[in-house]
Amino acid sequence: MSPPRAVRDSATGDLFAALTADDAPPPAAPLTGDALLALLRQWTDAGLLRHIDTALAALLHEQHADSPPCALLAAALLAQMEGRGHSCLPLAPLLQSPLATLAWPPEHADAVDALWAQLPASLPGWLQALTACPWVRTATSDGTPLDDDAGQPLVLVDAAGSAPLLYLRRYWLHEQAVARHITALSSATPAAPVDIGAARGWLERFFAPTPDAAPDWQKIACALALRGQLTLITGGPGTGKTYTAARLLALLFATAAQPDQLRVALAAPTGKAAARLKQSIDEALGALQHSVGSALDLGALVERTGAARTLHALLGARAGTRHFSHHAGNPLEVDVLIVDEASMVHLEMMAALLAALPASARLVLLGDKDQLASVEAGAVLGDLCRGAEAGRYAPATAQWIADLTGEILAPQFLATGATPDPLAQHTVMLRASRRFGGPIGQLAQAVNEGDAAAAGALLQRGRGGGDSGEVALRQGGTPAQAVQLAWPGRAGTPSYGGYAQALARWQPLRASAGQDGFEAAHAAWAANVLRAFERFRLLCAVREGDWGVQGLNRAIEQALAHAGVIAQTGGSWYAGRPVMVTRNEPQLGVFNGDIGIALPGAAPDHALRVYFLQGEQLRSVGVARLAQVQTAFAMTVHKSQGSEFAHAALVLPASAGQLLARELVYTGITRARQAFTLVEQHAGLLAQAIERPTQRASGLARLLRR
Ligand SMILES: Nc1ncnc2c1ncn2[C@@H]1O[C@H](COP(=O)(O)OP(=O)(O)OP(=O)(O)O)[C@@H](O)[C@H]1O
Repeated sequence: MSPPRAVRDSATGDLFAALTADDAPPPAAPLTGDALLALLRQWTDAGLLRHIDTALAALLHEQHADSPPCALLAAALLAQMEGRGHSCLPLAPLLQSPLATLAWPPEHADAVDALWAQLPASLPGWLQALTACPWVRTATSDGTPLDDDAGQPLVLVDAAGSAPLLYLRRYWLHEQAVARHITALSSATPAAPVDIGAARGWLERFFAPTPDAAPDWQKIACALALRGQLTLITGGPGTGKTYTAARLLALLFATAAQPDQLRVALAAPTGKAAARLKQSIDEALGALQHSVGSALDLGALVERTGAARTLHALLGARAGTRHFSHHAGNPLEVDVLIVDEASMVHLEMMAALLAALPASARLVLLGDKDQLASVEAGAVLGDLCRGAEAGRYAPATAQWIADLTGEILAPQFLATGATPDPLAQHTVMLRASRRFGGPIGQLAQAVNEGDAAAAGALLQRGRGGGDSGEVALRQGGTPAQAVQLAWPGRAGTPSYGGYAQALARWQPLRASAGQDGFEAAHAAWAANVLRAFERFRLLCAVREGDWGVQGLNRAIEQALAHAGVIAQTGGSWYAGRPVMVTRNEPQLGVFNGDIGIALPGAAPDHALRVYFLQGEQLRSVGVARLAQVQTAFAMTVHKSQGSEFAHAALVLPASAGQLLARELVYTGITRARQAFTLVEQHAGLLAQAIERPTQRASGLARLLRR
């Protein structure tokens, strides 16, 4: 850290003012809590902190006037970190490189340096200050509290040899709970012994021999699922996670003592992902039925499985509260629970899910560990699957795999240390994508590997087309370029053109209102509009500004209104308005992230209703009942997780700053099935993002791998 400087430049002068009067050297008097809060408020005005971050420090100062300024500062910065998805504030990195830890732009370096010069210079000084605060509880890194629980809002986890982490109490408790449950699950063994010969026989029927020498990781995942209560299956798009999960279910069904009693539940964080999971599992089981014939009645398994639900619905979200009707005292009635898109499951939700799981149930988590983590705090799947590439199977696990699958793992996949990681024994990474061999897959891989040069070259070449998919680049220019991809679109590449055509069929349909068959025709039309809309999506890194969700939604609306596709009435609702629900509304059967389209209803007045397609099922809600929605021609990459589009266009603006990260680009690319277009405000932004992988601060991996 550089020494304090009395700098007042145009970018930072106002931030610096609270610390130094004019250009004089920093005052010799120690920093007071009031001066610190004044500075925090200025940082809030400058957009570095949220109001709620500063409010936490202010509240603590109000309640405990003698709180050391560094502790108050740590509280505000912890809240800021939580707002960015981190579960905790790692104190050592904060002291060493505050700007990087807080993701603040470099122009604030002077202001931060000036403040830091007035705070304890070393970590022990900060720890001492925090430990002395009555509002901080201390605990060891394994979660053992060192002082009484007096409802302290912050928890300092500090232990010799491990980096100290500061938590908001809630997240500390969630992390402890997740670690406890996962540890228990990964050491539990199913009650009934496994008939190895029978299981091996089924696996041979379920999986054709692979032509190459590479291990059949899908088969291995099924074998491991039989051995324990927890199975983590990670892999990129199209690597066969759901294909594997279907076979895993079939194996559990085939080997169960009482298959007709097996209770199976499917769930995902969003309605769309849940519907896709159910559809893929049913299709895979249907295809498998053909190959196993009458030896196994997989139709009965499909029936037992029922519909897939959102996690909120599965757990019984209670409107207006954070509580669920299923919890440790009222567990889910399930023997096997499969959760797809697990990378989107945040810490609090994972804690709730694990608490509600009966002690004897099996849990299978499917997801892509390299995708963006959940919007809310935590990166649970990433933490659980850390190092999944390496395998790290213990000798006993390798033997089990050999016994059930005949696969002899190469030494590179075996554990090296004396104490193998328990979680690794339940984790399988699927590596071969069946869908993404072409340029889209190559681009995703280059991004994931941090190879900006290869990614840039692929996009510049713009190779592809046809079945293998295509990638394209639009560089420079204005947001209008992105709008043009949406409407009128590029020839031969999906856009909102199909949605516009489907929408236009309302007029002839309307003429048949009141006649026989109108309602069925109306439902088919609404479903068509929804399906056509799903062919394209504009994905944004940011919400605000002309290059963000809001500006691009407005611009697309204007372009569509100009072309007569939609008729804006001046109000927010119009026929054809696509919306994303932003709050769970269990009483309406719609959940955060669901996408619907406002369309004239089938009733005689044709009042606008928002239609949703949940699997094959169409449902609708009157527009007046849906208060919490956003227009969805453009959406953030975060919100697009769990969805796929024939054509996805990712918009990278210069203003996104630190938000431009590798996982964001990877997630955007992997939403595309046939075509991917990158719209870069100027050259270099893609490379900048690829070179910035995100690591969410969390103590979970440490807790699990003690
Ligand atoms: N071993 C296999 N043999 C033949 N086809 C397979 C195999 N594994 C997967 N597939 C096919 O590859 C496609 C992708 O598989 P699947 O949908 O299970 O992948 P996924 O990893 O779940 O994808 P997503 O990222 O979309 O969730 C499907 O059509 C599936 O039937």
